[in-house]
Amino acid sequence: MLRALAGERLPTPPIWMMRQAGRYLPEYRATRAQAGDFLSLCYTPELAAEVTLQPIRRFGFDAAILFADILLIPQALGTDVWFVTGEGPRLSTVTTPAGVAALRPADAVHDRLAPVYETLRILRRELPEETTLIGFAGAPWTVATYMIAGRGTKNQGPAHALKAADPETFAGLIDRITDATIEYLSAQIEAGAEVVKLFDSWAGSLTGRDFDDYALAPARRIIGALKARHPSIPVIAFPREAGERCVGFARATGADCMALDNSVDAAWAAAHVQTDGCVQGNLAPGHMVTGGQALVDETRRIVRAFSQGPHIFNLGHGITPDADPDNVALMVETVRAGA
Ligand SMILES: Cc1c2[nH]c(c1CCC(=O)O)Cc1[nH]c(c(CCC(=O)O)c1C)Cc1[nH]c(c(CCC(=O)O)c1C)Cc1[nH]c(c(C)c1CCC(=O)O)C2
Repeated sequence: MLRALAGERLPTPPIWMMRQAGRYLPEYRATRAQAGDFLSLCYTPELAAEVTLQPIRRFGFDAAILFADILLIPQALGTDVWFVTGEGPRLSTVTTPAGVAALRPADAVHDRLAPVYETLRILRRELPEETTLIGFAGAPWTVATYMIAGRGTKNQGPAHALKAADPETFAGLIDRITDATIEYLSAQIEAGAEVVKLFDSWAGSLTGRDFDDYALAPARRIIGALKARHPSIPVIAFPREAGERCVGFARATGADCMALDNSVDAAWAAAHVQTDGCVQGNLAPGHMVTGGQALVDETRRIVRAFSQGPHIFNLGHGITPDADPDNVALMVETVRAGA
């Protein structure tokens, strides 16, 4: 994994999977039941480490991703966050200058996030030597969409509305999240993360100048600050559904790897994105539900499309709770058998 991130073309791509610890695994559901609820699982280091390790034991992935959530940062900044079963996250909203001013300062996030750092320290002790440990955070735009709306939204309407109506407050919120994210990821690296990934799940709804100002610029500021403090730690950027804006994104932000969603054609991305360095992706997560020959064919097609440069095999987005673990095993076997 680290060799691919450094730009090396490998005979077999390393493989891991977004949301690899999750509800499709019976052992995850058992540990989550023991924790009580999702946030307690995130904040209990022994249990968070346990669910991080489960998919490594079962599938032998080349990387483990810290078990946590992108919404721990809003909570550390002082907003209320809770999860409604079957519906998703809920947050107290931040939409006014006073709301932004009331957020806790960036260097105050560590007290609430200390259990996350402890999870990483446990994982560094318990993971096999060859398994790479990935830390992560949400990108400022994606995190802001939840803080402004107080929940997940289909087209991020409330965040776009605040950006239009009160650009100063909106930009202030983005800045505060950016500052906190730098401190958070830096502390994750100090606790043992060997790679960090920035999830911008809603980047695709930013267009034109907005994409430059709120997807690209914050990523560049975060990556620049991390590289200044931890020059050897690679960064994966995931501006999901950014389409053509993926071209040049790694160069412009300093990212070492572009994670590609499954709306991007692999042959196109090999020609236009992989030319800048490592790429990760981009199998449609639905194949983990449907399996069969289509899964095998599509896996091989992606491996072949990216075989001329550095590539990390992954899904284009997180695996869903209705996925079949046997299909995950088939994907891993297919990648490792060679295309
Ligand atoms: C937007 C977003 C969130 N969280 C995350 C994103 C960005 C990536 C993406 O687009 O999927 C990122 C995330 N969430 C989780 C991880 C852990 C690491 C991993 O395995 O990838 C990571 C990297 C665990 C989780 N985060 C969540 C679960 C399910 C919680 C449960 O056990 O009920 C997991 C395993 C909950 C969550 N967390 C979030 C939502 C909207 C939800 C509810 C939707 C759902 O239930 O799937 C916010």
